[in-house]
Amino acid sequence: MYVSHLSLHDFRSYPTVEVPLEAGVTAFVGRNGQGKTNLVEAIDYLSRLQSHRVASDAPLVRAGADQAVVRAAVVRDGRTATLEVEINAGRANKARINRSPLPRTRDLVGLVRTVVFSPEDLTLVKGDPSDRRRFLDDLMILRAPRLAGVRSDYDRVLKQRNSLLKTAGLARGSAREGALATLAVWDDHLATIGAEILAQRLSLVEALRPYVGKAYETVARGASRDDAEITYRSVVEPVVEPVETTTPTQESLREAILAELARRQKDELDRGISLVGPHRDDLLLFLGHGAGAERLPVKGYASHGESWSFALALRLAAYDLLRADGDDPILILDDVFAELDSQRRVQLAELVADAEQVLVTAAVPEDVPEALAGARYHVTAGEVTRGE
Ligand SMILES: Nc1ncnc2c1ncn2[C@@H]1O[C@H](COP(=O)(O)OP(=O)(O)OP(=O)(O)O)[C@@H](O)[C@H]1O
Repeated sequence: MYVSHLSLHDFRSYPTVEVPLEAGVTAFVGRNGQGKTNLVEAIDYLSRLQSHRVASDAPLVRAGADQAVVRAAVVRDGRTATLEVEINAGRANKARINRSPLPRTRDLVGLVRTVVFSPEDLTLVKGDPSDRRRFLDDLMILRAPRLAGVRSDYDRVLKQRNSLLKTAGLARGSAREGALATLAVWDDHLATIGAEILAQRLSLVEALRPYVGKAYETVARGASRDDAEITYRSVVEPVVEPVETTTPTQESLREAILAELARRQKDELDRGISLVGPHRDDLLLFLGHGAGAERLPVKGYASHGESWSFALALRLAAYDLLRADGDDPILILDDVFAELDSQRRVQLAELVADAEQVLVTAAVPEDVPEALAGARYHVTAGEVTRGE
């Protein structure tokens, strides 16, 4: 798939801009702060209804405006559809396809599929577990968009359950008994929805694993495909190793969550938060040197270069997996080449050069590797002009 036209209104720094695009490579070049990332962020937003830079929508609306509109013509198998999202400050967003409103905004998720590489990717390796959980969930939702609803149901259950835990923790006597009875209902919701997320994440990690090894071998100098390893760590099972065991069923995961909730109930009531469920899990990253070698956790042990290679490998693996599903995602390389040494630049560029659409941002033309020659736009103070 590729975007053949992008229109923005009051999105980030742009009052209005129209950018015709084509399949293949397009580079947006311009000095810092001119609006390059804002363009690619808009396309990524259409894909996930989330920015790769900020958690909330507010900064996406141009300062002083109360609504931003992102519209893109998307070509898939020769057919074009116009996807549009209206981002409303302080009100619900709205989505349209070919100008017809969608009943739910989140029905837009996954119709455009993007994989973004950006300097923030180092947080995949060095950041909190929540960064890695988001990586898994975003990918899971791109592959099965109905899971966007499951994840938002889970967030809602978690919020309600946390507030109930706070009340129950302070209540005494019959009030406490009543709160505990209600808590049992929320335990059930959490376990049912949590087990679905957990099962999906486990099978995603299993699907991703071979691609991570292969991608790491490609981006890290002298590495082999056995060097990089990913493992899902769940709070309901010490370490789930799908390679060695059969993947647990959703029902057995539900029971495991319920059992762990019962075991940790006192802690949860004391602390007033939910301590069990996929919101407490992590994707563990390990590196070794060759098959059979001892593997060490990347966090805390890997060098800066190895950490970067791992982060790139995770993104590349996501791209390869989506591609294997049958439709090339749009690749966005936001300011990454300046961060990489010359060999990694060339390797990454060669790996992605044949993608159906690659959008690159760079401060100077020299940062765009030769393998990524293609259309070029200059971005200066919000003006986007076609260059040579
Ligand atoms: N909501 C907003 N309203 C108005 N301006 C904004 C808004 N959000 C961001 N900007 C402006 O957009 C500019 C940043 O644009 P962008 O991140 O696209 O830069 P860039 O060209 O990618 O730069 P760099 O090379 O430094 O990454 C900044 O000047 C910032 O002040």
